[in-house]
Amino acid sequence: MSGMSRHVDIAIIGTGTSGMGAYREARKSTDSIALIEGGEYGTTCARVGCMPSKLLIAPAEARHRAEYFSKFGLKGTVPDVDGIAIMKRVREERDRFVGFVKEDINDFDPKHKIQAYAEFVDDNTLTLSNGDLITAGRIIIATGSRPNIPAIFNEAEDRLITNDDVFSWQDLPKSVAVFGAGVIGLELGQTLHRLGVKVHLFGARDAVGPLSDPEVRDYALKTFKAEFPFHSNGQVNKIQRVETGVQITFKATPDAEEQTEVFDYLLAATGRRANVDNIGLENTTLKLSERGIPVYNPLSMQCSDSHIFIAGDANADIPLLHEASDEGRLAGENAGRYPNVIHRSRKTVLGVVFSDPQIATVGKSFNQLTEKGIDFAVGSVSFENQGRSRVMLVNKGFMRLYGDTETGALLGGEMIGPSHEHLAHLLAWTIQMRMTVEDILQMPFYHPVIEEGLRSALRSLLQAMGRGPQPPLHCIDCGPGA
Ligand SMILES: Cc1cc2nc3c(=O)[nH]c(=O)nc-3n(C[C@H](O)[C@H](O)[C@H](O)COP(=O)(O)OP(=O)(O)OC[C@H]3O[C@@H](n4cnc5c(N)ncnc54)[C@H](O)[C@@H]3O)c2cc1C
Ligand SMILES: NC(=O)c1ccc[n+]([C@@H]2O[C@H](COP(=O)([O-])OP(=O)(O)OC[C@H]3O[C@@H](n4cnc5c(N)ncnc54)[C@H](O)[C@@H]3O)[C@@H](O)[C@H]2O)c1
Repeated sequence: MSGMSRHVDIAIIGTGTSGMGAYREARKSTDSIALIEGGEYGTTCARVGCMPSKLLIAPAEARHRAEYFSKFGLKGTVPDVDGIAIMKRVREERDRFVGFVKEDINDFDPKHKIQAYAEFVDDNTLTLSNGDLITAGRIIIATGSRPNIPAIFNEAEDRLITNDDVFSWQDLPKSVAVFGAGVIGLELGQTLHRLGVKVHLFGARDAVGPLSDPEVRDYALKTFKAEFPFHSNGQVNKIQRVETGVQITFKATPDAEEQTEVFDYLLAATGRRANVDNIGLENTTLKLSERGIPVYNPLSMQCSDSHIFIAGDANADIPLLHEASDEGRLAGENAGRYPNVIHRSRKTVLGVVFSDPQIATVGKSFNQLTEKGIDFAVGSVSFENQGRSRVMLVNKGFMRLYGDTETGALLGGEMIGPSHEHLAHLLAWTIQMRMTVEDILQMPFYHPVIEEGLRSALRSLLQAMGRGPQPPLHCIDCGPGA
């Protein structure tokens, strides 16, 4: 197939969140751009990621709260689940979000947009699936990621699904075996369970979400296992497509009896793989890491000292929406400036899992600090007796914060608990401002609020760093139950 050949200043492969950010920045330096998209417009986040998953979680949480009504002394029954209505809202709202993205793309200059898959022929040349050839002075790889599917899952045949399938359902299924207790598996597994779907969550090596702190992980394992069948360290012996669905033969723990269960679907949530193995990188002179990702500088997004940049999930570094957006803009800016590439500081790392209780990680993780041999102190708090959390009957949680013994600075934290999407933001902001734990404790804390739990963890950290008094056990001047 021979097609047209065209030269541009900047070619961007992928029109997801990072590609769109890159485009907006690149546009400031040139009108000679090719913005290439092989799949559907609309972004992973809006189509099959962040937004539809949160849309499915919302009714599950609302219904779950109703299960607590009787504990408050409220009479009434837990509402029935109307799977068709729930999925209709998920699809409609998702389409609304996707519509906003498409409106943005509609406003992009038509002469810049190309719908085709791109592959490198050499460092400056891309071949397109429509037969055309693009040569470019600078190239941005913003190709995102796709679900990683272990070969054994193919035994589930047509009953193997991923997040790409879930949000197009017309109705909720009766049962789902969720594989992978990472972020996606936890969010979707717990949600489906709460919507009345029979769920078994199959994990590996007792991993749970992004947690690396063994104490927080143990708390999370205990909490989720108390709610639904979660085989965090089981052994799956066979996966088989049977007439009624997919049959899983497994041991719930290595010493348990083998058992079989049949599910409507097997949902693979076993990590994501960067879309860089299928874009002809072998035809370039780019240096690749052991994982096959081009070696790049996260402060500039530049691959080695080349004219090629990589942003978003494609670099497999911090595969989150706000990072994809920041990285895309930086890649676009630097592609425009090349060869005068500049560095920009990155934000404090912040991750939230929208499970219930929510899991959050901020700053340096327990593993990072331990592996680097950094001398750090740990403060902690349980939310089980935290005043406001108990009032609201959301008193499940455990937070561990890490501080620099030498400087007194807050370094990071791992946590599970109520309203932790908000507490994690406060922590990330203070870390980014390089505040010491003592400084943070000078900030106002209202009463009675869940933030008072955070204050207890900070006080415990201050003491662990040898920088403060023993935290008051029952801080009556903080208000009852603080
Ligand atoms: C179920 C789920 C839930 C999530 N929830 C959250 C959340 O709550 N919060 C959060 O921060 N993050 C969340 N994420 C992660 C977030 O969605 C991603 O980090 C983000 O969307 C990545 O953006 P991107 O631009 O790198 O990739 P994408 O948006 O996937 O864009 C990449 C684009 O490149 C195109 N492409 C690929 N290869 C080629 C090629 N060879 N030629 C041309 N085009 C190509 C693709 O078709 C795609 O459109 C979630 C992800 C999933 C899957
Ligand atoms: N709330 C959010 O911000 C959010 C939500 C969803 C996804 N995401 C992003 O998407 C990325 C991908 O999510 P994910 O959950 O697919 O990946 P993940 O890396 O978070 O988790 C994958 C899990 O699968 C397990 N696993 C691997 N092979 C397995 C097997 N054969 N059987 C059982 N378990 C197995 C791993 O041990 C790991 O715990 C996340 O890292 C995150 O960046 C973010």
